Amino acid sequence: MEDRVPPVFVFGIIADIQYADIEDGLNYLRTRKRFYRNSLQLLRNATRRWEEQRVRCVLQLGDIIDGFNKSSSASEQALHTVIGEFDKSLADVHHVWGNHEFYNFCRETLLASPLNSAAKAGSGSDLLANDIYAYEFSPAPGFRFVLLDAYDISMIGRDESSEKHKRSLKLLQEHNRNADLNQPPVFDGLEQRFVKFNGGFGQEQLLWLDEVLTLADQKQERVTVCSHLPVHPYATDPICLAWNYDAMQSVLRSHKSVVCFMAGHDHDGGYYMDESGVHHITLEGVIETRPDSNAFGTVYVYEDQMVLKGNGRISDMVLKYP
Ligand SMILES: Nc1ncnc2c1ncn2[C@@H]1O[C@H](COP(=O)(O)OP(=O)(O)O)[C@@H](O)[C@H]1O
Repeated sequence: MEDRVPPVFVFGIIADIQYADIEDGLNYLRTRKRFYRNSLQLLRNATRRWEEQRVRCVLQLGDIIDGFNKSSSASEQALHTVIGEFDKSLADVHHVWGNHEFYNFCRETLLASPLNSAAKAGSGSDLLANDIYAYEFSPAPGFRFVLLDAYDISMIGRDESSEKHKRSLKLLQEHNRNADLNQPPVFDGLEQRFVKFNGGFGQEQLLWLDEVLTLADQKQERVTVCSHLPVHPYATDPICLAWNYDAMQSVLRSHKSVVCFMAGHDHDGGYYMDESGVHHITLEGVIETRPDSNAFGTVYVYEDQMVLKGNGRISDMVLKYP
């Protein structure tokens, strides 16, 4: 990196911290260990490094605290603890919402909490709508970030009486015959994405994104889009894919400004460069990272490419623009 011109700006990325003040445990399938307390130490390692690297902002890709906090009435305390850790850094942190946000809090509470980071996006950047947590901003001239709400259409985080909840239940039941809708349909393939802990993007959000990207195309900007759920089947296990990933793909593919899509949710991580040259990065989750390792990244943004410097489980990557 030293032999290049200085980057235009630098930002940090991290996903699935899932902090809880509880003993280590296992994932649902009992195939991966989860280090609930140590995730805070790994976050601390990240914020310290980002301070040294003078990152301009951080994208926190969702599931900041674990759903287990809810059962022990520790949600507020856990959130206070992780936000306190982020606050030690001068960088603005932009928070994406994942399923665990909704296990702990309702939408109204989240909107009034430090996890609503839209105000940090600067003047003129508001939420797309009162009940859709999506916003966009320019971190530096020529560059744009878009944060999406992948639980806009979902059963979690939407009131049972709401149209979006009813539509989600109907959609899930059409694709998933299990009594427990968290259990994926038995046969293999992309149908496995139809589980209750996933969600999708409503029409209003897709139209809004299309408008944001049209403007970005005109201004010849480089856009990084992010959501908790991955939207490319080759960048994730299908059980973690957004329900209407295909509709999202159509929007992304029709805009030349899009250079990268970043997501969390699949703790094993993933990467795929699609046929348009857009980089789909699914970040390895902090919660399933051994205490002697790390799971955060620093992205150096240049005029012709981004360079991801990974730490621990996250690999270095050169992300050429399409
Ligand atoms: N394969 C599965 N079959 C049935 N339920 C599952 C399965 N995987 C996860 N779940 C359940 O779905 C919910 C979400 O899973 P969770 O482990 O919280 O996901 P995350 O990876 O986001 O932490 C939990 O209630 C969990 O018990």
